[in-house]
Amino acid sequence: MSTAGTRESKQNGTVPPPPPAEIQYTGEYSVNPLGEASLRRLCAQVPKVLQRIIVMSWRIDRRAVLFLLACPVVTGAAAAVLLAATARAMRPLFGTGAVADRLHEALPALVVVGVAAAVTRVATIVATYAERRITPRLTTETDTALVAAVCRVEASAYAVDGFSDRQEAAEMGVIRTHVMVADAQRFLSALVRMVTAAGALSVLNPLMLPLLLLAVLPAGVGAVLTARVDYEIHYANIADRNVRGMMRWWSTSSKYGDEVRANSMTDYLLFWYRSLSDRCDRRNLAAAPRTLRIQLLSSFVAGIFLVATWGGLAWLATTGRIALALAATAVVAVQTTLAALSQVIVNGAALFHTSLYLSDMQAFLDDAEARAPKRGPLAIAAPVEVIRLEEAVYQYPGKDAPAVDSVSLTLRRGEILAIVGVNGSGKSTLTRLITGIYLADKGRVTWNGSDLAETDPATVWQQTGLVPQIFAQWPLRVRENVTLGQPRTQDDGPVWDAVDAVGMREAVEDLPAGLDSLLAREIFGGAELSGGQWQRLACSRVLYRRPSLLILDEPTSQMDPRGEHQVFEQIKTIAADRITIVVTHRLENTKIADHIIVMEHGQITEQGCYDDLVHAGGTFAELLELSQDR
Ligand SMILES: Nc1ncnc2c1ncn2[C@@H]1O[C@H](COP(=O)(O)OP(=O)(O)OP(=O)(O)O)[C@@H](O)[C@H]1O
Repeated sequence: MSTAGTRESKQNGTVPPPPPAEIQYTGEYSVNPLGEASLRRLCAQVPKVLQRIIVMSWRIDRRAVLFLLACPVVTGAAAAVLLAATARAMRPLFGTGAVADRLHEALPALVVVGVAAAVTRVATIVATYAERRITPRLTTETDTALVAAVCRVEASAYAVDGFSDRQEAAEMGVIRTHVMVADAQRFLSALVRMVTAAGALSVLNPLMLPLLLLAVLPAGVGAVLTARVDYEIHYANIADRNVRGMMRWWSTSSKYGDEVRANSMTDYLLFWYRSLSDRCDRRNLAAAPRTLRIQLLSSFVAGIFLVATWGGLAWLATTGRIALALAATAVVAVQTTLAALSQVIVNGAALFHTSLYLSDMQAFLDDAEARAPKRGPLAIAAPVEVIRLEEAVYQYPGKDAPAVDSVSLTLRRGEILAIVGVNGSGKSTLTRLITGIYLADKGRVTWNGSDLAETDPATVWQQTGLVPQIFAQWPLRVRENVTLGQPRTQDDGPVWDAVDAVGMREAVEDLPAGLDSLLAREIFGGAELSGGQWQRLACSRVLYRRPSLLILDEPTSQMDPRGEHQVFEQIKTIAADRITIVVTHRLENTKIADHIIVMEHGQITEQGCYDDLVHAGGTFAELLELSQDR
């Protein structure tokens, strides 16, 4: 695609598109955790991951775990009985006399062989049943833990470089939970079977076991090395996969379908998507010769030892060192041990592989836990009479200058504050400091005298209502879109009041199921609203909350004048009971404010009431004049 795209561009005389930027990590996330680990240390992870899987599963379903642990023991015992009975059956079968007599003599042992085989089968089925009882719930638990961890971190964590990529890496741990219990169960069963069969084999001839171990060990080393290469590639691809995942959603979401089509972005987006996939493929392909070499070499060494094992057995039998019947039993024991050993190796490698992804998941969960709010025990109760900012400073990670720089401000109940200023002057960041979404790096923000740095944020956010600049269009029913985040009542009265307050009654009544209409056209039977209607609904949500602090960041940017007028009338009507903050570029709207602050480079450069600022000849007057100059 990339070469075809370039060729096409040359023919059209257009500039070929640049490829997506390659992301190079620096800092704490740049080190591949595998890079410094030795092979022995990696192999030692298998018992640890087994223990972890058992502990995780134990919390989900204790009975199923007991079944899972008991089944390998039963399988092992059955394997021992099977081998012993096989040895007993071989003696008459390879003896002398009529075939019927020999069969008759071997029959009891053969019946035991059959029963042991049946018991093995039943134990395997029960183990699979137990695994199926655990796996879905374990996946749900880990998946939910991951989502909860991301939702609960301090919002400032989102701005930390690499945080989102670590989340993408952790997702693999969740995906791995689909197979890890099955892998663990197969590993344990194979381990017990292997020990039993190996025991039986060493009784028959002590030389056979070391030979057999040597025959399988190279495969084990090969499997672990291959898993290591796979993980290296997975690690190298994390950033590209993360970007690709995001691009996939943005490119295919119907929300941006118009923009993609009308700006003829499709080809370029596909080129981008394809380029990222190609880059991942190239890394995979570059690793293929390494895995080929590992597997060829390990199979070659394993083959030599296997030939030696069978040759040794043939030599023992032909030179009469062991009886033919014993040799036949040894064949069964070798086969059983070999199969069990191979299973131990394959599933051990899978567990090792799993341990790598689980470590990523655990590392992310630990990181998220460390980034969860730990602010202090103070609580905020309504009403909020006064909010104070004292020389508050906030700087985003990786930025050279603070987004909010030494801002001092006092807000009192009943007041409306308007925040204005050019793009990037720090208005939204200031609202995040006021609501405690971010904590000030320097200075402090207090609510009723309580420092937000020492206050449980949940008690703060119980008192806030925010219409952000970019608000979510929740794929939920109309009712939930209004009441989301609020204790539910069975009464639709307050919901309709909030809908009325933004002039949406007619539009909601026109929907196929009124308040029950699902607002997601992508879902069967779902309805869709216009941009302005969505914004009205976002406003109705905060009006429904009736919070102590109401913040509206460009709340009417998509509304018609009637809607805008209605929303501002509502704000005025309910303002007496709360602190209200309006962030806006439509300076006419600041007339409703008791106090206006003008921000530049994170600082308050002008403040006062509308009439004062209009005549002050400063930035406010200049911006107002520009907005009227058409
Ligand atoms: N999540 C973030 N991570 C890093 N920098 C950010 C982030 N959000 C904002 N900034 C930076 O902080 C500065 C202030 O941004 P902010 O969004 O507060 O401005 P604003 O005044 O609300 O702008 P606008 O009028 O465009 O909404 C800008 O330089 C911006 O690039």
